[in-house]
Amino acid sequence: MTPPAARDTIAAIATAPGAGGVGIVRLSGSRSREIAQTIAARELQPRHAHYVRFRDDAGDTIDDGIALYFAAPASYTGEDVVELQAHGGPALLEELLARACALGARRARPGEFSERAFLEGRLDLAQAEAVADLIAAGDARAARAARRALDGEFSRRVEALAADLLAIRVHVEAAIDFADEPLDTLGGAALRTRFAAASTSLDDLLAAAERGRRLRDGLHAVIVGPPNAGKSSLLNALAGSERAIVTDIAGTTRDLLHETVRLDGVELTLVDTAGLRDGGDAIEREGMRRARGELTRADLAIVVIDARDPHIGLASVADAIIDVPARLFVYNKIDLLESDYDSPGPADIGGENRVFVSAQTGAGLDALHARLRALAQGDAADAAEGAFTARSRHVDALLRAREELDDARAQLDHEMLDLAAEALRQAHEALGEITGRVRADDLLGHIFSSFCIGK
Ligand SMILES: Nc1nc2c(c(=O)[nH]1)N(C=O)[C@@H](CNc1ccc(C(=O)N[C@@H](CCC(=O)O)C(=O)O)cc1)CN2
Ligand SMILES: Nc1nc2c(ncn2[C@@H]2O[C@H](COP(=O)(O)OP(=O)(O)OP(=O)(O)O)[C@@H](O)[C@H]2O)c(=O)[nH]1
Ligand SMILES: [Mg+2]
Repeated sequence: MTPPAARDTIAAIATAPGAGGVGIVRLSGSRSREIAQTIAARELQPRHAHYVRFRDDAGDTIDDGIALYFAAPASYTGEDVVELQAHGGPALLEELLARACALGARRARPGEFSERAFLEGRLDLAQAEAVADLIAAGDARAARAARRALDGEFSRRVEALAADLLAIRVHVEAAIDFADEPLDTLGGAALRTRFAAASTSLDDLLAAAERGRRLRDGLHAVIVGPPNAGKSSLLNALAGSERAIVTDIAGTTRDLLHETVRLDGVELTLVDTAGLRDGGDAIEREGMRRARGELTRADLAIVVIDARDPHIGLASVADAIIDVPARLFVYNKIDLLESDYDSPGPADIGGENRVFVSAQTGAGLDALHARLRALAQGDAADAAEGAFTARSRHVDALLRAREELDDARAQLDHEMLDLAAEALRQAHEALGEITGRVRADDLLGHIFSSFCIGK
């Protein structure tokens, strides 16, 4: 960790680019106060809103505004921070920033204020990421969930689990010193109970983080089906614009086409894909390969089939969607049906999870909207349960912890304590990557303080 004194003073326009009512130039670092006092031509008291004139090097007024000084460590970054709150004009804010830099500040890199808050221990890594997620949140639900992550709800659960794993590691490391005795005489039963509890917590946390990842990124829905079923037509109908090329030639779509749509303030990503079938030319086969790859990341498969003969080409689709968590079957082209489409009889694919539409006439699209909204809001219930946002990075770390923990359990069953200890260490480290806080010396401290090794 870089000691605060070795860090330079950074400055940036903290408000959004473009014109606004008010714009803020923010400084952080040991020279912030001195630089701001030169610009404001007066002394600044901590946590006082001073009404001042911001002056250039000749003493001419750049703007009038509010100067706000936060003395370290009581600031967002934990360093000395000053805000120069001016009118929100891009040209004058740039001039104010240039003036701060002429007096010794440096332009901040993206995220550098939050990085300093992390380095100063005011936020952990997951919380710092939550700041970015809060700012980027596309709807109120995602914003609330990011806010909870920023308040440490995710981090606290990770750290509680890390503490459980630490206790288990301490126990196993201690037992290694008595390796000639069977584990059962060394508290093996208690160890297994602890293990089972930690394993359950990890599963719960993994499920919560996966929901959190979906909350952050929105529902990822992939449109699949046989060629010519009307997948691209459906994407266009849902997006409300002619995004994808539609023709009556089977095999029109080859590339993946992503489109973000909002349904009543809930964001979801739709992906159009190449129709799945056997054969096709090299380009079409590459398109199908991409479609299958995209399905591995899908939360929902929207399976588009021709309502006139829903079974056509379904075999190639069925195996591609096997691992997708949810499916919705869209019977398309109902405008071409002669009989009542609500009673498809033997062609009963999808059961409850089916809707009947015409991408061309728009019939049934309201019902499809409602189904998609309900699926996206399946997660909305989480909001009430205190859901938090998470990222793929966190889910990956938890999955690694899951693997290592399973491995450790298997090694323990074989009384291979060294291997179990190593797997536990890896699991513990994977968790530590999430918050960026867990350190090797924590473990040493715990071992020495709770056991009398060498006695
Ligand atoms: N004008 C302004 N508004 C802002 C920010 C900012 O930097 N400036 N923030 C930037 O992201 C967010 C608020 N984050 C902040 C976090 C901590 C402190 C702070 O001074 N903390 C001290 C004092 C706490 C207290 O008085 O209770 C501390 O924690 O010790 C300030 C802003 C949103 N609004
Ligand atoms: N009558 C009718 N025609 C439709 C409907 N939806 C799509 N079509 C037609 O069906 C043909 C294929 O539509 P696309 O949207 O390109 O189908 P696709 O599934 O994307 O096809 P590929 O990209 O080749 O896999 C086009 O001629 C569309 O105009 C519908 O609801 N009713
Ligand atoms: Mg298409």
